[in-house]
Amino acid sequence: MAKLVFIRHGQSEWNLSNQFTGWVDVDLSEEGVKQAKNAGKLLKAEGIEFDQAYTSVLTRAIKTLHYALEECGQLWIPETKTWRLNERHYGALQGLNKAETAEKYGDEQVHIWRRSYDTLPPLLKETDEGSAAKDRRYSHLDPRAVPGGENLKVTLERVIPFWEDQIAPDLIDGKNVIIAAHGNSLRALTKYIEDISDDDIMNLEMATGQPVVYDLDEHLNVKSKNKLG
Ligand SMILES: O=C(O)[C@@H](CO)OP(=O)(O)O
Repeated sequence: MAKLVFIRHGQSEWNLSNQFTGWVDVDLSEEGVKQAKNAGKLLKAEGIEFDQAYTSVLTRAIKTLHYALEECGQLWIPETKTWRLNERHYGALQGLNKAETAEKYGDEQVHIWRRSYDTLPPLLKETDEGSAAKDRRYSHLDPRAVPGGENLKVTLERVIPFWEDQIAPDLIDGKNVIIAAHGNSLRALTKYIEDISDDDIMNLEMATGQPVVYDLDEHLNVKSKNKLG
């Protein structure tokens, strides 16, 4: 039986200022650093020995992983970073204040943009300022694979190949895995491993910096789920 831990990054500067973030590479806030360190303390108390870490190519998740692993004395474990664990791309909403956007377009529209499974946000064009197409960390990708905006469905469709190719084989080998990622990339993974419906996933939220510990059997069925702290 393998253990799988999800941690959404600690509070970011844009979580604090209530801005749509997506692929914008904002840092952790002071509170976010505290949350990440606290996650490490909670994991240490659980006594989990990790074999492999996975994270995105965004600073807030990478730093959360490192603060947490340092607190539990496991900063040395192998880690892999992938764009496939990035936050969902929020398109042209990135950078906008969520409350101001709700005043302009209405609460319902903003709720649909944030939580509907298959509604896309307004898209960014490749030539728009802030497009990820110009960012060196995505230069190895086919330009058509660099999104201009994603819903949860599209996010799931790019997270799951990585799960199947890399993470699932580790777990089947009995390795304990920690994934430090983002609210929506982790909601996508949660939907997949817990087989949550398209409607019910709208109500699932991930708290910043809170480790979620799964025990999985050899077929990767969930045997238990425990939110720490
Ligand atoms: O702005 C974002 O990128 C995400 C996570 O902070 O927000 P939401 O919870 O609205 O999907």
